[in-house]
Amino acid sequence: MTEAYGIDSEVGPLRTVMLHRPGNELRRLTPRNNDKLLFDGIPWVGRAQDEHDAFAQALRDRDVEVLYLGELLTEALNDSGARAAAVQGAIEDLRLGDTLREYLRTALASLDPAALAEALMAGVRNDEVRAGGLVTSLLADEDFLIDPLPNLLFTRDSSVWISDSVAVTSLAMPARVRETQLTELIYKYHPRFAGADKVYDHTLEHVEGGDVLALGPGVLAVGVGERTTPAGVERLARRVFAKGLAHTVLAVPIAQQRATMHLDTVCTMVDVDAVLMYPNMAEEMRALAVTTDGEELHVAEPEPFLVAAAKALGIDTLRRIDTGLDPVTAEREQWDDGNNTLALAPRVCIAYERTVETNARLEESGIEVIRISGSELGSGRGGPRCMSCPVLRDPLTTP
Ligand SMILES: NC(=[NH2+])NCCC[C@H](N)C(=O)O
Repeated sequence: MTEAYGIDSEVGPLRTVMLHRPGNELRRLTPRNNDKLLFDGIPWVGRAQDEHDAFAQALRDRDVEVLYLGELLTEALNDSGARAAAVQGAIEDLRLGDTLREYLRTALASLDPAALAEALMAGVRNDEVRAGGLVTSLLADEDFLIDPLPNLLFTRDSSVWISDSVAVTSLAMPARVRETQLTELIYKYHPRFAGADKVYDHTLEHVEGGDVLALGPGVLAVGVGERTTPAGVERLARRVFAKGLAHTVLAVPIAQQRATMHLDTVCTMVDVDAVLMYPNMAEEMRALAVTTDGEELHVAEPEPFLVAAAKALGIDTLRRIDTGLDPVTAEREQWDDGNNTLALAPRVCIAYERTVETNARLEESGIEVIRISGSELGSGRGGPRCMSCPVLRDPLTTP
């Protein structure tokens, strides 16, 4: 790969990553809206920012270039086409009515790129604008005319690189749908990504990046459950096969629960041939290998995940790092994203410091663990992998 973007594995040396530094969108969370906005608590924003800065620094210390979604968005919004698309996307909500919609169209169009980006990310509250009219009067002051997007923090989900193409995903939860309007703008209008090929877009069947694992060159594992639908994995498989970006897609059914919303909450790779798996689910995980003859999709019978993955990768075994945790400790540490490590290279990963037992077992297995604190960041239920969208990794040399 010669471009400044491209991913062919979960563990190839990480060169460039997109993060989102949490901002004012987190200051919109209240005890009344946090469930709907998919947070399990109300984070202390200043501390969350400190923790996030330390995360970014840990990456830079290992020579990883850190891009910020908010900055890329602001830069993309220098383009007038991007601005028009951004405004239109933000005011489509049927709650607004015509008067308010037209008011917001004019108000947003008059903002400079940075202020527009801020409105798109942090949202707009009814009492922050003097729109007038019936809808304004009937809505409460604290109602949002444009909803805030606190889950932007989890850049993993709203886009994913598959080889040298980018998939803008299609998010399932109403609170997150608008995030992909923003990633779409970045990939369409930011000069850095001019010419990047697109393999998926936000109008298609639901696929979330947290479900997509690049197990190795040509092999994807895609979780199917709360977020990525069966039709989503089928559409993604068709698209990646048509572009020759992969030869096998493993569809991996996962339990439909909040704790296990994405495949990467229960399984991440830490070496070219090793995965860290949530022990309470590891035995039961199955995969259906999907391949193609160029015309039809072929779907194999379900097999144990590790068996199907090794076959697809053409290796003897995919090792599971056995953390040996008792079921209660395992459940607690999985909830705290202990299984959501971000690999910086084979056998080097970033993890939250609080998942003490899992991290210790990883180290005993020869994996270097760079610990970051995530007491506030974790309240959105996402760890280092969820909070990062790798843009460039060095290609893997065969193990
Ligand atoms: N890749 C991940 N596991 N992302 C976690 C996303 C968490 C986010 N609050 C949500 O519910 O959508």
